Amino acid sequence: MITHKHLAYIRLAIGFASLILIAVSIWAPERRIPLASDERSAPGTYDDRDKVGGNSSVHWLTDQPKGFLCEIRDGAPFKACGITLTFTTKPFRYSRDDPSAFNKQIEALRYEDFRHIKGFEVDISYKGDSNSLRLYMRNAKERNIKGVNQEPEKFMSVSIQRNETNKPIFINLHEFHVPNWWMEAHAKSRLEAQPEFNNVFQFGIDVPYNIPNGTHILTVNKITIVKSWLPTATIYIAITAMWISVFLLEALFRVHKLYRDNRRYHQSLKILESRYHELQNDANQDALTKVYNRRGLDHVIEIIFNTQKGQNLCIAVLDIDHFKQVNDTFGHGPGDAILKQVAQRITQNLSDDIIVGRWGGEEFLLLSPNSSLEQLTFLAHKIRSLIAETPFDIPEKTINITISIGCTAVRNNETFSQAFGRADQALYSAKERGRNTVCTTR
Ligand SMILES: Nc1nc2c(ncn2[C@@H]2O[C@H](COP(=O)(O)OP(=O)(O)OP(=O)(O)O)[C@@H](O)[C@H]2O)c(=O)[nH]1
Repeated sequence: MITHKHLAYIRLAIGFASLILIAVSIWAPERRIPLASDERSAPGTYDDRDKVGGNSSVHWLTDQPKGFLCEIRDGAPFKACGITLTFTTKPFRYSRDDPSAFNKQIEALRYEDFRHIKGFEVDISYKGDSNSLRLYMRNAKERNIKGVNQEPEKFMSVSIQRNETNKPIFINLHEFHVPNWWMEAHAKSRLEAQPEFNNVFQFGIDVPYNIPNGTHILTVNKITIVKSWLPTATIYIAITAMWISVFLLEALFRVHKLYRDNRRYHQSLKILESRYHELQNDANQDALTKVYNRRGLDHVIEIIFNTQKGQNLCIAVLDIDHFKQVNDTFGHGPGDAILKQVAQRITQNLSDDIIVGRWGGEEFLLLSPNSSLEQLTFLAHKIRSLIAETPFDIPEKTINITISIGCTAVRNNETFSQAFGRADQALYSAKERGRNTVCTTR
């Protein structure tokens, strides 16, 4: 079971973990991966001879396609000379004797996602008259294994100055930009001027187009991709996810606690309610005979007389005969025992809908909301004989007890007092007739 203390520990642990992750994002060493780390990169050259009918030429310096020599000559409006590194899905075997191998061997392009890298460490040696060199990448709009893309590849370049050659320099990814000539050539709106690095399939180096005629010798000593061990975005997403989880856990914990407290509260409420009912029952129950006491009877009478208005409603008053004599002869204790047993014999013989209570002293009241006067009279006879025929137990002996009963039916719109008066009158008649008798009056 999670407690507040556990939550505090979890928060503390996540606080530490967040600090460690932030520290990692700031101070962790960078990862450096060579741009052409395996054979799945095809080196290629280009100049202005084929496409635009110029006279410039390019060729590799050695069998290792790292260094190349450009001869820029008049002939084409844009003099071009450079090399490309195209990412492929299959290993590429460079052959100096068969430069056309390039096109034959590239069956499918490989796309690199450079969005989360920091940039490139570039070390290029250069000899020539150009003040700058150009580095560029091509990014496909969509990955297409056949290498045919509907959308023009986005061209992104950065210029490095002559004094930045012959030594390693770092080029931040954000230094690459989409040049204006590409935007104009493809009639792109300004909304497409943002560089995209999700599907980079080619990296290239060349001399600028407006360069004067001459010889340029370039050697690519090293191009390294620089990236973090863990991308900063990932770290912050992880930290956010951890905190969201702990907040959710805490919310869950609080909801659960509320639910638990609420359940406990309801349980206590139920206990209180049942205790209240018990107390109420105690207040309405006669402590000796366990039937309704006068207070209880008053409540029931009020409810019945307010709802029923005398339809099929009958009442009977039962009174133990010569009870004073019982008390006087055997004492109050045995008297109480008899009162108790009389109440038991009465209740044992009643259906659930008949209400019985102790009206006072040795007198009981029956309220029958669902029977005719004949039915109640029949019942009264039964009770009378049950009491008269079986002696009652008191300490060390048994005695015979009788009761007298007066019955009546409640008339329409009659008050209880009026009906009771008649039943009492009937009881009086029963006593008059010698007791152990049932008298009925309408
Ligand atoms: N033991 C005991 N006696 C009670 C209790 N309540 C009333 N009594 C007694 O019941 C007796 C009632 O006597 P009376 O009203 O004279 O009537 P009775 O002697 O039964 O005579 P009839 O009703 O005319 O037959 C009195 O002696 C009361 O003290 C009680 O709770 N316990």
